[in-house]
Amino acid sequence: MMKKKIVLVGNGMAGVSCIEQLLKLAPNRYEITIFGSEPHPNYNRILLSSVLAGDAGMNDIVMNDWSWYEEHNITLHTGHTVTHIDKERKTVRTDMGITAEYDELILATGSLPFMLPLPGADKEGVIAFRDIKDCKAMMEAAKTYKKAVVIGGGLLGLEAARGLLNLHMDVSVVHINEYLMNLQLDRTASHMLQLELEKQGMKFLLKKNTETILGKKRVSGLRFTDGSEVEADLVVMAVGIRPNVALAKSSGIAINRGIVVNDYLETSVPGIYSIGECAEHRGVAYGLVAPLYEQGAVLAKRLAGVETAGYQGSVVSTKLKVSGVDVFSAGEYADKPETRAVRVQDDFEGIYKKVVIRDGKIIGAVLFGDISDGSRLFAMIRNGEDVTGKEKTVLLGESGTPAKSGAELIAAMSDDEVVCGCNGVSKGAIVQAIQEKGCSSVGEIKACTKASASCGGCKPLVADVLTYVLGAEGVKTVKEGMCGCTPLGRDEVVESIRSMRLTTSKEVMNVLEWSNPEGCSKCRPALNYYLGMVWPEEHADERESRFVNERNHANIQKDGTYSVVPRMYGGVTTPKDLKRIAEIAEKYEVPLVKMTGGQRIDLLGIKKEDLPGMWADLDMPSGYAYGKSLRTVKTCVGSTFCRFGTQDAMGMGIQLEKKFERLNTPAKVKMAVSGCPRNCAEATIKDFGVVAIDGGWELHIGGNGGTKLRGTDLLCKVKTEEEVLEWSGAFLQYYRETGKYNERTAEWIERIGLEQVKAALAAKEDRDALNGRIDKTLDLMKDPWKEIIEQQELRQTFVPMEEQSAESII
Ligand SMILES: Cc1cc2nc3c(=O)[nH]c(=O)nc-3n(C[C@H](O)[C@H](O)[C@H](O)COP(=O)(O)OP(=O)(O)OC[C@H]3O[C@@H](n4cnc5c(N)ncnc54)[C@H](O)[C@@H]3O)c2cc1C
Ligand SMILES: NC(=O)c1ccc[n+]([C@@H]2O[C@H](COP(=O)([O-])OP(=O)(O)OC[C@H]3O[C@@H](n4cnc5c(N)ncnc54)[C@H](O)[C@@H]3O)[C@@H](O)[C@H]2O)c1
Ligand code: SF4
Ligand code: FES
Repeated sequence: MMKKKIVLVGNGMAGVSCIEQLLKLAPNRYEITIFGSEPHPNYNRILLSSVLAGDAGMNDIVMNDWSWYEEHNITLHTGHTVTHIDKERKTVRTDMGITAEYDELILATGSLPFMLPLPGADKEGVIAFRDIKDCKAMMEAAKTYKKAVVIGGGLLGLEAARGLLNLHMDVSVVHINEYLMNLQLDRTASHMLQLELEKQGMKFLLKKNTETILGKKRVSGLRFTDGSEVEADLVVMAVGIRPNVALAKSSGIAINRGIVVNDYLETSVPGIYSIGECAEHRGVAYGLVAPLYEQGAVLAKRLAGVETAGYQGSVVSTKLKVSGVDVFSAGEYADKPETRAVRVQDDFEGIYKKVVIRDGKIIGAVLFGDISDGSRLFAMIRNGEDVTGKEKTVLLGESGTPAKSGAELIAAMSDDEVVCGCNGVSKGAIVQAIQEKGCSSVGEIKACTKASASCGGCKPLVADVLTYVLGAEGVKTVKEGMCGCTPLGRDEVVESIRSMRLTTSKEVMNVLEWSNPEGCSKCRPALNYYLGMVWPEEHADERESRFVNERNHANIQKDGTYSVVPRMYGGVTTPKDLKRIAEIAEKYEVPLVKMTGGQRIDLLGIKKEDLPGMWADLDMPSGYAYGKSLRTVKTCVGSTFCRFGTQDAMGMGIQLEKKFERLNTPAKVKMAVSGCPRNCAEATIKDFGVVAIDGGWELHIGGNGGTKLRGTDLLCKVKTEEEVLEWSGAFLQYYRETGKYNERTAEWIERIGLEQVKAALAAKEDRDALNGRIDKTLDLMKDPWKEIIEQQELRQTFVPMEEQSAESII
């Protein structure tokens, strides 16, 4: 029997997800042709924000690679825009002159970014943020230009602004409304969000209406209707989207704001369907993926001849993808005369929660700071659950304490509650994947159901479902592929490096069949670390794989200058060193000299080309303030001067710092030594803390004083300074050998458990073996500043900032 022909116009998330569903339901029913204007296979548009922010590489975001189309016998035409539909002959034609016949035609042409029709909007440097091309344009601009202005303080504008900050641009967000994300948040949450983003370095110009884009050929600034101006050499417009209806309109298909469709996604013309952002269903054109996937699923059923009740419309929820900020919004968030709300606000913790109730039903929610209730509340909104008489327990739980999360939350969820909003995956579907398909890791569930494959916001919840079904023991410890280039986890890769004696990243990528032969920004630095850890002698450090700070041995600052922190062992200095630092600060006109939290001196605002000269003049070792290595050993004065001190804290700290300086570790390591249990050096929030007690020392591990405060765990008590050195060496090497790249000791201990660390270090012979390996590595380490001063070719890489590429920064 001749197969029927389906043509999909639009190779984006909505269209391709519908085809995926269709292939599952009716694999052999259709001959499929796909046209896409962009020159890429289907990629995850959501993750462009992560690419811009440097959290993902372009290769990480491909959802269906070229081979997927081939495997499913799909004819794919990328770089082709369909310009004409002949409804009588049932054919489409592209701008490149290709014609294809169809029996069923799906229009999934998405949206176009709305570009404000302002005078000057056509100047160079004025762009949108919608596709790979825009993302690359921003990364390219950041190589040369410094001042970015984003117009629009919505989800897209704020994610663009965060990305541009990461590219070291000076970023201002211009917003027409008086508060940010006014379409998703109330004033309180918006205000908290603004404060948090300001802390991250974002600037805001609120209640500003742009009148003109200034500049000659290239943009130089914006003028507002109130007469004020702001300078800009890059302007990103993020003021909303418009359904892309041009093709439908010119083909005589009924349109309103979007392409009008009924509950079966049928347009006004028989045999032509529409899904995604271009479609308008019951008066709504959506701008988030969850509803588009729901539409795709309904249409796939329809085309496969599977019974469906049709698409009923969607309630949507959003989550801002800016690291360090947790914001969630769902349904109707605004207060109205007919609504009442339950609010919880904790200014100390920076938490705000609000649920909006109408006629006894939750119709909306806004969460800031703690969004763990998001999925539960969203499910209640979608299900129209009646909470009459128990309104307060919705946020506060039965006993007046906040509702529980984790496994308890999962137990309380019904099977059809959605866990992954982006992909419309329910708790029931995940449980089924675990029980029937044997999935036992988040990665496997992702491959099986797509849950967590898009924004990744639901990963913790997916992990909770897994633990709820299998128990902690049943969940695989090696869960995720290291990155999108390989399905192999960290442990498998390290094991292969050992057993196959792989000594370069290229070898690893070839032998272990990386999907992207060049690797990505996630795996390249990780591999370089693992190879150096396993083969300290054989592996030559791959400088180009390191992040910009480690390549330049200085911390890049938001204005593109660097900071220089010389080593100051145990926080102890001398008048001679201080004089030298002062002279150099004057010689190089250092804009800011500051004491760091780690008891040393930071020279800030240094031009890249001045770094080698300054290091030579300082003639002090690098303090590694930029590296994944030992940073500082903070000490108190201890028994040398303090009345309470029982041990020589400074001497102990200096010994530790001298021994472990320059060591490469999975993530940065901070240490501290206190001379008595008063613990003035705050050793119990460090990766390795030493606290003097009567007749010896307590050794503490796994502390962190940063964003996620974690007190240390007590490892053991020892008597002598030699034992402190022995245990610290063994501990550091065990962390080096088992930690994931970028994983601080606090996260590492949470992952592998204190008991495992204790067991690994308990036997003297094991500690000796670990110390043997760390000593071998330490013997090979050289001071990087000195190396650069001495080697002319390395010095030449210190070119002025303008000549650096943004690509090399991510
Ligand atoms: C930076 C960014 C971050 C986002 N983050 C989130 C998020 O966190 N959560 C969320 O839910 N949503 C997010 N979104 C929105 C989400 O990406 C979109 O809702 C989704 O991609 C829309 O899918 P679509 O298939 O309808 O349209 P698109 O993805 O736009 O796909 C349409 C495709 O059709 C092509 N096309 C158009 N006309 C033609 C033609 N005539 N011929 C051939 N091809 C054509 C287009 O070039 C495009 O490739 C984000 C969007 C952006 C830009
Ligand atoms: N995390 C996420 O879920 C996410 C991230 C990015 C994009 N998206 C989606 O992509 C689409 C585009 O996002 P968006 O933020 O551009 O759209 P949006 O419509 O959500 O927000 C646009 C914002 O721009 C403001 N604005 C309008 N005109 C303006 C002007 N002249 N000057 C300054 N500000 C002005 C509006 O007040 C609004 O807050 C949306 O559908 C959004 O949902 C979602
Ligand atoms: S920790 Fe003890 S020894 Fe050190 S400064 Fe404080 S009181 Fe003195
Ligand atoms: S909610 Fe975004 S991937 Fe699951």
